[in-house]
Order: sequence, then structure tokens, then C-alpha cells
Amino acid sequence: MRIGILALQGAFEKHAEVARSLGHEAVLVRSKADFEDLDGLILPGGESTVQLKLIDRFDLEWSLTRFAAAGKPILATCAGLILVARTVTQPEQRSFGFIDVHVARNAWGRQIDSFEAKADEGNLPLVFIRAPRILEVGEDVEVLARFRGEPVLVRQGNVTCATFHPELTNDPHVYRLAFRRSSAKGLPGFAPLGAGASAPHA
Ligand SMILES: NC(=O)CC[C@H](N)C(=O)O
Repeated sequence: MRIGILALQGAFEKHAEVARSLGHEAVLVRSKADFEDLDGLILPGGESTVQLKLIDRFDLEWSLTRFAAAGKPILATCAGLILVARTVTQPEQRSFGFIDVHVARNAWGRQIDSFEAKADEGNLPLVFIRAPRILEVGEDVEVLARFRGEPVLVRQGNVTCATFHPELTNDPHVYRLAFRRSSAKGLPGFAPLGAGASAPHA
């Protein structure tokens, strides 16, 4: 697949490396024209406030929205998740609403800025860096992995979001989930990580 990585700010290079290592073509996306002919898109971690300003400056919101609405797969990690969430708090911030989750920014507190862990089930490695927390998930959101009972990997249709940094582990699982060939809803035959795969209202 031809996968774009939004490359305005943050951790985009490593995502490009992983995408290439999985046999995809990686395209750094910085302008509207760069969206052409992409099959998938990664919104990387970084600083969501800065990313939002740059998206405005380069007038990319419509391109992003159109991409999401076309049903093409999007993987949003950390700051990327903050951009695509329905609502954002701590502090409040504008977001695009591609996925029905409510997130709090920098929600683990300063004492534990960054840490590594494993998902509650499925052995998925997690690297958190000033990570957001998903406080609520809508009923159409699947929870694919949890940490200490909280959702950390979620999906709604074509939009897959991680509160952690999958590009910093050697586990391609998250990319495979996000960019599986069919991104249609329903996911026949898909075995989610962990037991509690249905999405409760938090
Ligand atoms: N690693 C990250 O992407 C951190 C996200 C950052 N704390 C934000 O609020 O945008």
C-alpha cells in the first residue's frame, strides 16, 4: 500500500521506516497534493497543539476530513489520536471528530511522563510518552487493547487509534490492524487482542 505519514511535526520518520519494513511505500505528507493516491495515512505523535496550528497554516483539514470520510485506513497515535478524537480535555482543544472517543491530554501526570508496559492481554508492547488517556468510547468504537483496564488501542471503522507509540517497539501488530486490506466495518474473522473487545461506555 501507499501510506502517507503526516510530516508536519513529531515522530513521523520512524513511522515511515516501519511502514517500509512492512512492504508499504511511505510518503511524507506536507501539502494537499501529497494526499493524492494514498491508500492509508498515519498521524504521528508529537505535540498536538503545534500540529493543529500547522494543519491550519497549510490548509490540510479538508484533505484530512475527506480522507477519513472516504473510508481509507487511518492510524493515529498519541498526538494524532488527540487530533482525531471527538472531544479533548486537559486542556480543551479543537479536534476533528473522526472517532467517537473523549480524551484527556498528558493524562498520566508529570511524575510518569514516559513509560513502557505491556497490554493487559495479548502481550502487546506499549511505549507511552506524555500520553493521552481515553476517558470515554462511543458504542461504535471497538477496544482492541487495554492497559490497567483502560482502552489504549481503539478502532471505529477505518480509523485506528493508539494512545502509545507503536513505532518505537518492534511489534508490527498495530500497523497490521490498521492497514489490513479490508477496512470495512464488521471485520469478519478478526480476533481482537484481549477479552473485552466490545466497547463499553466509559
Ligand atoms: N507523545 C505524544 O504524542 C504526546 C502528545 C502530547 N502530550 C499532546 O498533547 O499533544
